[in-house]
Amino acid sequence: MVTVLKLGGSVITRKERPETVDERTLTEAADAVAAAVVGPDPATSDLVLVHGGGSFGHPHAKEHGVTTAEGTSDFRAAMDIHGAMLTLNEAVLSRLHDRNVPALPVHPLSAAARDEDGTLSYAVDTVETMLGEGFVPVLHGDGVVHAGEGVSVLSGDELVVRLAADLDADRVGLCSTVPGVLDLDGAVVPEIGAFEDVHDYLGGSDATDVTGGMAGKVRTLLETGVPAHVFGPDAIDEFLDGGSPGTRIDSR
Ligand SMILES: Nc1ncnc2c1ncn2[C@@H]1O[C@H](COP(=O)(O)OP(=O)(O)OP(=O)(O)O)[C@@H](O)[C@H]1O
Ligand SMILES: C=C(C)CCOP(=O)(O)O
Repeated sequence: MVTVLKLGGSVITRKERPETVDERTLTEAADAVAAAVVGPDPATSDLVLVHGGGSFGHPHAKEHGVTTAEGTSDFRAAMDIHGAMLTLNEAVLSRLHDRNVPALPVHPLSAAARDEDGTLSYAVDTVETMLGEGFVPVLHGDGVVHAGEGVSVLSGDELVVRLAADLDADRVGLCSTVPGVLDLDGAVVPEIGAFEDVHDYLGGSDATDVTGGMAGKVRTLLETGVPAHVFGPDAIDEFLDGGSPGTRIDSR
């Protein structure tokens, strides 16, 4: 059973401070992952992790005017964005390794591409083989080579839906700062089937974010038809244990 879990960049970093990890939430997330995958009878067998950019990738992408659609031909700009994501990825990996999670990195800048229509291809064989060998692949939002654009931004959310489709994932979870998609009264919406139902109260992100915040997340999930749960950091263990926390998004 394949599970894809995204740790939102807003969760594991401190959005008000450039390139700063949120030690408390990253530690709690690593604890929850370790509890689910380490030991003789793990609750989750084939786990793929993806993490977002938070205060690492997004400010650099913004500074260089790079989005998911508009790229840069400047290798220094591309390396600024990628370098920040590598630093964050190292921080995530080290917390997982400290807890004996057999995590291995997959860096999308070196393993993915977009064609002129924006369609993404990436080295899914690498991820599949890692799973087959008992590792936990850890991917992340990154720069991506993009035909006609140079290097554009690849959101972790986009990676999640592609991984879910290509690996035929049984469970998909996106952990963000909020306990789910919230309505105008701040209550968690239990289920979303169509963007029109929620677009009045869906916004971007409170943080610097070039990939669309919650609105971008929900749109991507609905457009690709991948059923998923959106929940907060307190619910990672519940999700990895097979529960259905937060908002369920399913357009099928
Ligand atoms: N209706 C809504 N319900 C919940 N969150 C919302 C809503 N509208 C806007 N948001 C914002 O969307 C944010 C979540 O999107 P964001 O892209 O920041 O998440 P993330 O995946 O954790 O971060 P990153 O993109 O860095 O990986 C919330 O923190 C909140 O500020
Ligand atoms: C900004 C960069 C480089 C990554 C964005 O990934 P996301 O935070 O998952 O949207």
